[in-house]
Amino acid sequence: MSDWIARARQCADAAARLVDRLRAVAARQVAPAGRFDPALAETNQRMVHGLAWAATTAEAIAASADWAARADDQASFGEVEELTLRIGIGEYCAQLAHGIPISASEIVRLGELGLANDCTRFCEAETVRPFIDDGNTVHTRAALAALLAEGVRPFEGLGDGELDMMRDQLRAFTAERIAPFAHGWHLADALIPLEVVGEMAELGVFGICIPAQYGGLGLGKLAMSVVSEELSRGWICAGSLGTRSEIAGELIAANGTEAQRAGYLPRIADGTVLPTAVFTEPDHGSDLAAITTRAVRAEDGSYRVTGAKTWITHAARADLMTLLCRTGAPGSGYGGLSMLLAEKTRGTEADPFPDPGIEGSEIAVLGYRGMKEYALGFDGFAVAGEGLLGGEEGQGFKQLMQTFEGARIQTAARAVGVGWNAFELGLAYACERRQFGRTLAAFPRVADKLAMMAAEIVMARELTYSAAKAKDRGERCDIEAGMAKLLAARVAWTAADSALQVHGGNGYALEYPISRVLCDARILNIFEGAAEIQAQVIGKGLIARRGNAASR
Ligand SMILES: Cc1cc2nc3c(=O)[nH]c(=O)nc-3n(C[C@H](O)[C@H](O)[C@H](O)COP(=O)(O)OP(=O)(O)OC[C@H]3O[C@@H](n4cnc5c(N)ncnc54)[C@H](O)[C@@H]3O)c2cc1C
Repeated sequence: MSDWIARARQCADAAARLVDRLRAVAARQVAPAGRFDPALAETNQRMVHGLAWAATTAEAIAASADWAARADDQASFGEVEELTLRIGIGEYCAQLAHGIPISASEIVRLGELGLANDCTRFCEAETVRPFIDDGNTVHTRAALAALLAEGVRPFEGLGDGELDMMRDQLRAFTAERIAPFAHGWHLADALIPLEVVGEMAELGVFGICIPAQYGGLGLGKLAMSVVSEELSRGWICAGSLGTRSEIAGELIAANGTEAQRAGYLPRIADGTVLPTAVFTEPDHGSDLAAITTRAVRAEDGSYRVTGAKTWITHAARADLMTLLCRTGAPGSGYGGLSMLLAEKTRGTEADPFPDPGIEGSEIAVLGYRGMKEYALGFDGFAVAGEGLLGGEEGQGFKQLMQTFEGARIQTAARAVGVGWNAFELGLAYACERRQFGRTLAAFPRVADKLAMMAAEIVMARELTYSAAKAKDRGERCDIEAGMAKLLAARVAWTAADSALQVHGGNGYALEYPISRVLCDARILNIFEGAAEIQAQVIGKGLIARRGNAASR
C-alpha cells in the first residue's frame, strides 16, 4: 500500500479533531446553556457556517481517503490516483489551516474563529505536514494534468459490478443521445424531446429508488447518484428530469396510502406520469414553512387550491403535482401544511395549462433549460380529496423534509456530473488550442486549473457517494447529504468558471458548450437549499447532535 493512503486516513482523523475543537468553540457561542439557540446562531452565522464548511472539508478528506483505500483494494491505486489524492487532500488541509472559500467573496479562517494555535498544530502534525508540503505542488499538478491530457482518469469503480455496469450503460446513453444535442436544445430553449424522455424511462431512470413491487428498480441512493451523475455529464436537464420523479416517488412510497402507492408509483417508474414539485412561492423560498397557498375542503370532499407558486420546473408538461399547501389556519406554521397529489392535464406549447383554476407563465432563465420554469396561479383549482398524501392533513412539511436527504444527494450527484462536463470541455480545449507555440495545457496556470478541477470533483463525488451509502444503510444523513450538496455545488461552479477561463474569449461565445455549462452550474448553489441554508442546517446539526450525545 502507498504511504499516501495510510497518511490520508490519519490526516482525516487530524482534520476531524480540528473540527471537533471548532465545534466546541461554536457550541459555547450559540448553545451556551447546552441547547442550540437559533437567535444566537443567527447573530453568529459566520461561526456556525464556518463550522459547517470546516466539517464538510474534513469529511471530504475522509471520503477521499476511503476512495484511495477502495482503489487500492481493487489493485487500481496508480500514479493518477496518488496525484489526485495528494493534490486534493493537500489543498483541503491548507484550506482548513488558512482559509476556506465559502463563496466568491467570503473566506472563513479558523484562526479568526479562535483556533489560531490549533491550526498551527494541525499543519505541523506528522501526518498532515507531508500533504501540505508535498501534496498540492506545481509539480504534482503538472504531472496530474499531463496524465489527464493523455486520457487517464482517476479510479471510479464502486466495488459493485451491477453499479459499475449501470454507470457504463448510462455513460454510453448520454454520449449518444444527450451530449451531442444538449447545446442545440439549450440554445433553442427547447423542451427535451419526449422521445428521449421515453428512452430514459426504458432505462429505468424514473424508478431507480421505487420499490420493485411497484414497478421500480428497487435500488438505493448510490445507484441514483451514479445515474444522475452520468446523465448530468451530458446536460444538467437530463440529470434533473429524474429529480421530480425521485421526490414524488419518495413522498408517495414513504407516506402514501396503499391506493396512492399502487396508483402512482408504477406510472412514475415507467415514465407515463411526469411529476413536478410545487413548493416555492413568490414571497417564500428558503422559508418554506411560511407558505400561504390555501387548500380548502369543498362539500364534495375535494380541495380547492388558491394562491401563487413560482419557479416550478417542468410544470406545463407534468401530469402530477406534489403540491405543498396550507390546510390549517393562516399563520399555523409548518404544522398547518399538507401535501396534495394534484393531477393535472399535460399541457402543450399552444395551451400549457388547459385545466380550469390554474394558469402559468414561463420564467426566462440563464440556464437549466429543457424543462422550463413557470410562475403558477391557482384560483379554486380542484384536487380530489383522495389526493391528500397519506390521508392526513398537517403532515406535509414533515413528509417533505423526509425527502430532503435523498434530494440533496441527488443534487450533489448532478453537480458532480456538471463538474465533469466542465472539466472534459476545458481539458479538450486546452489540449487543442495553441498560443505562444504551445498548447494551453502546457502552461502551468492552465495545468493547475485542470488538475485542481479533477481532484476536487473526485472529492465531491466521493463525499456524495459516502452520503448515499449512509442513506442506503438506513442511517440518518441530513448533515452528510447537506455537506455533499454544499461542496459539490461549489466544485461544479468553480470547475465551470475555470473551464470557461481556459476557453478565453471563445468561452464567452454562446456557440461554445462551456457557456451553457457555466449557466447550468450556477443554479446548483441556489436550489434544493441555497448554500447559506445548507451551511445553517449542517452547523446546527453538528452542534445539536453533539449536545444530544453529551446529554445521553
Ligand atoms: C432554475 C430554478 C428551478 C427551480 N425549480 C423549483 C421547483 O421545481 N419547485 C420548487 O418548488 N422550487 C423551485 N425552485 C425554487 C428554489 O428552490 C428557490 O429559489 C430556493 O429555495 C431559494 O429561494 P428564493 O429564490 O426565494 O431565495 P430567498 O429565500 O429569497 O433567498 C435569497 C438568498 O438569500 C440568502 N439567504 C436566504 N435565507 C438566508 C439565511 N437564513 N441565512 C443566510 N442567508 C440567507 C441566500 O444567499 C439565498 O440564495 C427553483 C429555482 C430555480 C432558480
